[in-house]
Amino acid sequence: MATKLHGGFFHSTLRKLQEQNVQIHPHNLMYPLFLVENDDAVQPIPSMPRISRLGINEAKKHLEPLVADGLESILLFGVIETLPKDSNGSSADSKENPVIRALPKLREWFPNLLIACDVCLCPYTDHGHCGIMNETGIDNEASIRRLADISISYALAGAHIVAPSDMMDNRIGAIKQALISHGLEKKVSLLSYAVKFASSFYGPFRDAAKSAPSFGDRRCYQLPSGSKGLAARAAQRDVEEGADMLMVKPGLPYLDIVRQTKDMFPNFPLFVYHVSGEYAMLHHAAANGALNFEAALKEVLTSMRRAGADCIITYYTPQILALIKAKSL
Ligand SMILES: NCc1[nH]cc(CCC(=O)O)c1CC(=O)O
Ligand SMILES: [Zn+2]
Ligand SMILES: [Zn+2]
Repeated sequence: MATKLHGGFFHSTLRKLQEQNVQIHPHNLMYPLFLVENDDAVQPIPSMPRISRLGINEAKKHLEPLVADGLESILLFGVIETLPKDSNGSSADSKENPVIRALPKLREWFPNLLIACDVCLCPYTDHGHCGIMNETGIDNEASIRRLADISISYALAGAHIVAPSDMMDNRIGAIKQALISHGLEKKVSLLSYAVKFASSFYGPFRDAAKSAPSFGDRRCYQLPSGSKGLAARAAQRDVEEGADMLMVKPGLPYLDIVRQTKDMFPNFPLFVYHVSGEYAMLHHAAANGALNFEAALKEVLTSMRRAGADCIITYYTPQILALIKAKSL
């Protein structure tokens, strides 16, 4: 008799009871936005169909209906076109940086919205790498000092969450210490891209953020895709250095790592980044009739929750909020 399972899930309510912690509520979603300098810009991103870089005025218009539909959190990326790129990534925290300028406005317009900022140097350095370089390569110490300064600037401008995606060693400790010494440790949460793999699925993003490295690649600081052990050590290290929340990135190809990280740190909120390449893959497969968009999207989200993710960072957030509103998720 113990092998007869169907008695447990023949009714939709019984089925829901079998799905522990896989439901999607608005607080399980974080929506990435690309902000540019020109306040009225709408710049479609060819490699990410239906996603545009936005100026702050357009971002407001874009977010209003989403917030009305229940959007609870966003992740901001700055993209610069006329501001200078240099070896120090000076534009990351200059007064004209689109994220720095947007933060006070977003806080005022959307007082309940949780606002995270990606912290990295690659959109702002002339070489497009995620750290400061010296003659021999990445200067780790100079990089983490700079990343801590940038984090403080975003925090002071109004970010609730700073999320360093650079992958330099010990940046979590440096940023946490900086937050504490500025008295910000109770006002700003530190979300570590703790387990970020070197991935071909970031291709469309580098286009969107104009952050592709001008030489070499990111394999000396992002994790090798087969490295389960390094993934565990990276998460452990970031927890010890003071991360408040953890992330695994990309999503679908790394769900085993999501599960591993959740099992290691069940008491830390875990984020998974459904990255640009995953976004594009689903879009193109559905657009070409290979699969049903809505069904496939739901299955992706369920798989991420089942693997242990508490929050999914996804460019599909508007479509998902619409599904929730229509009670079809
Ligand atoms: N540090 C930059 C950064 N921050 C987030 C992403 C990827 C996001 C996506 O692909 O959607 C990347 C790309 C990279 O590391 O090259
Ligand atoms: Zn970077
Ligand atoms: Zn980044």
